[in-house]
Amino acid sequence: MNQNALGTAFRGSFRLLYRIYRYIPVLSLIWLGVPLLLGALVVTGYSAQQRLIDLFMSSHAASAWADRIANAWPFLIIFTGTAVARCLLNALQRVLDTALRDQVSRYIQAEVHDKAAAAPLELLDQPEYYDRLHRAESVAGTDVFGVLSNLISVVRFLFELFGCLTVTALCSPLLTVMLAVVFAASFAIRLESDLVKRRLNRDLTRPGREADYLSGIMRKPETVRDMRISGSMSYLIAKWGAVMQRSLGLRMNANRREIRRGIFVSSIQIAGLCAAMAWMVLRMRAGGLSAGAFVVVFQAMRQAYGISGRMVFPVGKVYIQSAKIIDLVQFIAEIPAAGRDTRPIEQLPMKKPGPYGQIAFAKAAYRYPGHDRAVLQDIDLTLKPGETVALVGENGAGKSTLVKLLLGLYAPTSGRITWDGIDLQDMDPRSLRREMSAVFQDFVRYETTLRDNVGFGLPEEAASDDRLRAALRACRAESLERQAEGLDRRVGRLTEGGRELSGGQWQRLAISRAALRDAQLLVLDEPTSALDPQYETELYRTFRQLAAGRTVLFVSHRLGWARHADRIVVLRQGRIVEEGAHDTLMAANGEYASMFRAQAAWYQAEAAERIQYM
Ligand SMILES: Nc1ncnc2c1ncn2[C@@H]1O[C@H](COP(=O)(O)OP(=O)(O)OP(=O)(O)O)[C@@H](O)[C@H]1O
Repeated sequence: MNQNALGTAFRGSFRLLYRIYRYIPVLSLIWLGVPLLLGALVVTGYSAQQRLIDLFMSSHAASAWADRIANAWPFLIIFTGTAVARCLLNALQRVLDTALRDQVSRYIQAEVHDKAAAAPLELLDQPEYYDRLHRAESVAGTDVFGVLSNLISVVRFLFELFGCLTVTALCSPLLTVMLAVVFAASFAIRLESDLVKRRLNRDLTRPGREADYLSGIMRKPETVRDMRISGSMSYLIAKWGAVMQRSLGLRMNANRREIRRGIFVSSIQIAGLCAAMAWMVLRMRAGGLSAGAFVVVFQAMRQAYGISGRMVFPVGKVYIQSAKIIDLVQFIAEIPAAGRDTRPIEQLPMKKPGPYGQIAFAKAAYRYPGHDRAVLQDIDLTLKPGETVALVGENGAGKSTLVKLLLGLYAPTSGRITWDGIDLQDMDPRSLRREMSAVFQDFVRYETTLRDNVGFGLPEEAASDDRLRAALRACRAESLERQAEGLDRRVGRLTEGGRELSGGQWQRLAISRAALRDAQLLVLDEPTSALDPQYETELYRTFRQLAAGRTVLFVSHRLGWARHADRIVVLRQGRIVEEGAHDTLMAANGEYASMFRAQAAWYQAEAAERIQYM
């Protein structure tokens, strides 16, 4: 067994417990306190029992019975009280488990979402980060409470064991050492056996599936017919039999191994008990041990042996789930450092975007983390207030990356981007966000209501229905609203009664969302990819309205859109290679002109083809 992994798993689980303590301190303290009390009650119960036995077994005259009963009352009360308290605490533990199960899961999931929201966008773009997020979310959503319950069981068993060891120590330290050694050996052997069996079960999942598959197809009429013709049914049965035989053989081996180990564990435990009894009898004969002590030590030893068996399950579970716990704990612990601004409050960026709204890239460059090559280099670009700029270029030229820099989602690796002369990095991100509005090619479809789909564009304010409707109208999406449900109409198939929308309809909603914000800067990254040509023309008009009085940067492969922009910027391999109005660039006969002609020729050829077939 890998002890490092077990240690890491327990450390991870305790870190998780500490987080839970911070969320719900009182409940979690009670949850942790119950096992401790149960452990303490072991000592109290055995002590009272010992006193009672000694009281009634003492060799005083029979006339003293009345005195004995009078003296026994306090111990009887303690003994009974302990038993009742144990029952109540066990019940309380079950109630707390139920009460905490959902809360813990909710808190941990919220923390994972919180961390994911705070993570820099560069991280979210990396597949391995996304895998980590996915794993952390799945543990947080399903396994986390199971892991913690197992951990609590381990803690509880340890306290109980400690109680048993204390009882034996009160009688003889030598017996305690012997009990501890026998316990450790029994536990280690049983745990190893359990882990071997769990691993075998996991390894046998695949042969099990294969056997199920083979037996399944053997029952199908078409297989029977096919096999009769080819005469190969016996071959299929033999193949299924071989798979089953192999799994069975491995299971039998594991069972035999477990039984052998079980016999060995029982032998050392019985030997331990016999040695302890022999030693205690000798001491009783010498008058150094009372009958009560004999009985309770014997019982405490048997209880400790029982714990060595019962503790295997939760420890094995924590060990098996260790990788998941470590994933979750590391995700929660590491992401804030990367994603959150840990600077002291006085050093946090507080500046607000200026009202003029001139945005300038000065020698800005960007390289994705973990990559050698910069995808944007030497970008010098100024967006004047109210100007509409089209960003065009071949696939992979860096257009979307430039958009993300402009929106402050990525920070340039060198150079600066300023808003009215102030670096975007020095600005309060929330104030900056208020001045920016964007529609991306991979826009989000909120499968809830129309109200959410538009209203999420301005989450800071609860926009009025009139304003939401105006945004829908601006994007010609008002027909999506139905009289009966109005803006609360459900969209998407996830919600009951929801209607699935077409790609273009979802896109209109995404654009309405952007239209809701009264932002100085509007960024559109391929906003028309899912729209039909007729709606695209309509949208173009809408877009002109939306653009009025704002600075607009749009990315589009459709150069028909770009030609109407105040300025066109052509990117190639991360650099600006041309810049100017449509006519200027056409006259220059450079990259833009050749792209434009190629597209125009394509449309003309298509139109000619249509006419020919009409
Ligand atoms: N998350 C990422 N990690 C690493 N490299 C990336 C990442 N995203 C994009 N790139 C690379 O950066 C370069 C520019 O990509 P970008 O998406 O900005 O180009 P684009 O001009 O918008 O392309 P398209 O027209 O196809 O949308 C490409 O070479 C791309 O492979």
